[in-house]
Amino acid sequence: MSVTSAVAEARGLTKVHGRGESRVPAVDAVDLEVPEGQTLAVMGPSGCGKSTLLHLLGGLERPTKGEVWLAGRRVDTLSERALARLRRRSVGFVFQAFHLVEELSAAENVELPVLLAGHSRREARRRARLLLDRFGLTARARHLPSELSGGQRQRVAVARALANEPRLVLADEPTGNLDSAATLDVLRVFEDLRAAGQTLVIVTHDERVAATADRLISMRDGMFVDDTRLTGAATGWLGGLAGLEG
Ligand SMILES: Nc1ncnc2c1ncn2[C@@H]1O[C@H](COP(=O)(O)OP(=O)(O)OP(=O)(O)O)[C@@H](O)[C@H]1O
Repeated sequence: MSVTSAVAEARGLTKVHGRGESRVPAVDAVDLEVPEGQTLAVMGPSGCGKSTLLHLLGGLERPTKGEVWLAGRRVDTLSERALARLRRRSVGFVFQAFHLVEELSAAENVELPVLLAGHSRREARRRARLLLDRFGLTARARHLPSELSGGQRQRVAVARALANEPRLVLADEPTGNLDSAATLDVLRVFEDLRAAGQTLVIVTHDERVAATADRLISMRDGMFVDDTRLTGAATGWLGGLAGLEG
């Protein structure tokens, strides 16, 4: 059992990439608790270990040392099969480069994880319809990713990440490939998630994105060098959005 009721938890989490001469300590003995409903932004210079941290929390990579807990279950000791199952049901991933299936329509991209989790086609369609509607994409449901703008693609990717109602959403530079207008669209989506109490960890280089979170962790050389609670409307989602509109 997990020590706390945090949605995501890490204890002494360490990841070393490579061996010998090419050994790179990417994440260095970090402790973290992400409580239910928290929006956490992680910032830091390129190569400081942000993406590795996200991959470890979501069970995409295994730690060299330390523990990862997700929704009360220890993740790092699970078999590949059990881990894949847990990822599918409990974690939603959003990537900078969208990673949509190019041959499938927007709706089919959202339906896919629902089908893979063993639900009926009817249920998959129902969820896709609701999520695309929630993010203003109903008119784009039959479009292929190549027929969508960057902001629309990322909104489809967020809808897909939510399709199995995950306890945790992990976003790696979700606005990194977007211009200001599209960034604003995607931030509105994250505002919606936050208002709905979705637990969320966002890695970002964009201070405007980070300013919209409840909490900001700064990383350097694989370690946390600052952990700040952001408070008040000025640093909340509306403050972040106002900054974007100029
Ligand atoms: N598969 C890998 N094999 C070897 N080294 C790796 C691997 N993945 C990451 N690294 C190294 O680990 C360190 C942390 O990488 P990571 O991608 O986590 O950093 P980051 O903070 O997300 O960087 P960026 O902001 O540029 O995306 C870097 O030095 C990187 O080169």
